[in-house]
Amino acid sequence: MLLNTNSKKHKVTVIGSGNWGTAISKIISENTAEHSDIFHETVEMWVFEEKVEVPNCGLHFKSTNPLCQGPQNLTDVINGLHENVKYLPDVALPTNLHANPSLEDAVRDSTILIFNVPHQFIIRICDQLQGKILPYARGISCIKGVDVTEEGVSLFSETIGKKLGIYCGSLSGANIANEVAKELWCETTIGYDPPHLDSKAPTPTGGSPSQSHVDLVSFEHKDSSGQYSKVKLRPLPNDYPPIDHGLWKTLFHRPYFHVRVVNDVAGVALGGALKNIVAVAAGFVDGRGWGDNAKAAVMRVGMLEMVKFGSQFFANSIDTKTFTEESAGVADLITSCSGGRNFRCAKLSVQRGVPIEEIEQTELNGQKLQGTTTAVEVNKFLKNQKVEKEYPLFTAVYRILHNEMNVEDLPAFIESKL
Ligand SMILES: NC(=O)C1=CN([C@@H]2O[C@H](COP(=O)(O)OP(=O)(O)OC[C@H]3O[C@@H](n4cnc5c(N)ncnc54)[C@H](O)[C@@H]3O)[C@@H](O)[C@H]2O)C=CC1
Ligand SMILES: O=C(CO)COP(=O)(O)O
Repeated sequence: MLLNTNSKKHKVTVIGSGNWGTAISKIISENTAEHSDIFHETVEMWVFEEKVEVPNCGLHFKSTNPLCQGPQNLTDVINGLHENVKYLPDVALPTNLHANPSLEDAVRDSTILIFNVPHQFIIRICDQLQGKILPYARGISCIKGVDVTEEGVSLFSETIGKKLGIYCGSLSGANIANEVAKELWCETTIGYDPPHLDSKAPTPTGGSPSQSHVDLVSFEHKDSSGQYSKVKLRPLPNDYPPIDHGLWKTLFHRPYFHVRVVNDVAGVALGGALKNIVAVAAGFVDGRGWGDNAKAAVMRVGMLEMVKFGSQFFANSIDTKTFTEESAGVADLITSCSGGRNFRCAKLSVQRGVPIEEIEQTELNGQKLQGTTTAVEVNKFLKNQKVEKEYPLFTAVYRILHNEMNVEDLPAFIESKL
């Protein structure tokens, strides 16, 4: 329990309102209400605005209510009904959660930014956020994916941090959103290892390094290449409660959502991204009718490739024990290969003999798969590095998705390469 002796409270914004974005917003809103000495009670949730019909509107309102008059803005529905009828139906949301269609307005004055959108949208969102956020804000990325560019591979926690000039950690775990939203017990992992003040850096003009109006201050930071480099960050003003492991636990931990906070930001972020490729493979073999033993084989090889990828490309920044010991690793792999969307859609695509994109369109009502795009992005990176053959399972998923290989060929393909 944190006791706040500081005069200012943190304002929290969640950027994203899909299946997981809404479930995380619910958790956070419950906690800001319980810890209103540390946080502003109202949580802003940025919503990518769209029109929706309220199902069974007459059960909630009189039929003359404007929300029952045809398609409505999703934000109006969430704020009026306290339910995200499209992405998290049948779950009551706290009344202190405010859906906001304006990105700029949603992040205004927020010291804490939670990024929770499908990974393909985050770069454009960061571009829109530049210059609009508090320069001393801190972030957590709940996004499961990797950022592959010409320069290489990086984690979205890093990309967000670099693009916005803030420090950003990561959250990931065995967290199927619909189960979490129903308050069924689970665990999660938060990775947060903020840069330390560079003791050799000159004290900036304008006062102590912890005042908000001072210049950027030099911090020492271990980046994903494992190098200690200097980053310039705006320090959090002294009058806010410090943003540390304890604060993240206060913001996220619930009786049904148990949080462990570790320093390994890269391990947490990478585990969440790579297990989605494995979940697609698990769906393929289950769809083929091979059952639980085949799925377990895919998980075993998948975990080996996750550990290898982490050791090979994030050698000095990652603790591969995160994959085997934390919810963000092995537990997420198991749940995702049992009932995640990537697993379910890959399975249906094999059973029905149609492309997985078609299943995504028809079965997910606007929700997005991350494993299919991550398989393509990781494959591009592995080809660039000339190590595709060292990752037979990741490669097989890519090839099956592109009709370059059949599911039948997967066992021999994996065996021959290991
Ligand atoms: N759903 C789950 O069970 C879990 C998801 N995650 C991760 O959380 C992240 C977010 O996933 P979800 O919240 O489930 O999203 P989702 O899969 O429900 O995606 C739909 C969201 O994308 C938004 N969207 C659609 N087009 C957009 C655009 N052009 N620009 C911006 N937003 C747009 C929609 O408005 C909606 O909010 C993903 O990386 C996912 O892997 C992590 C743990 C659990
Ligand atoms: O990440 C998840 C569970 O932890 C959800 O995975 P899916 O996106 O495959 O549903």
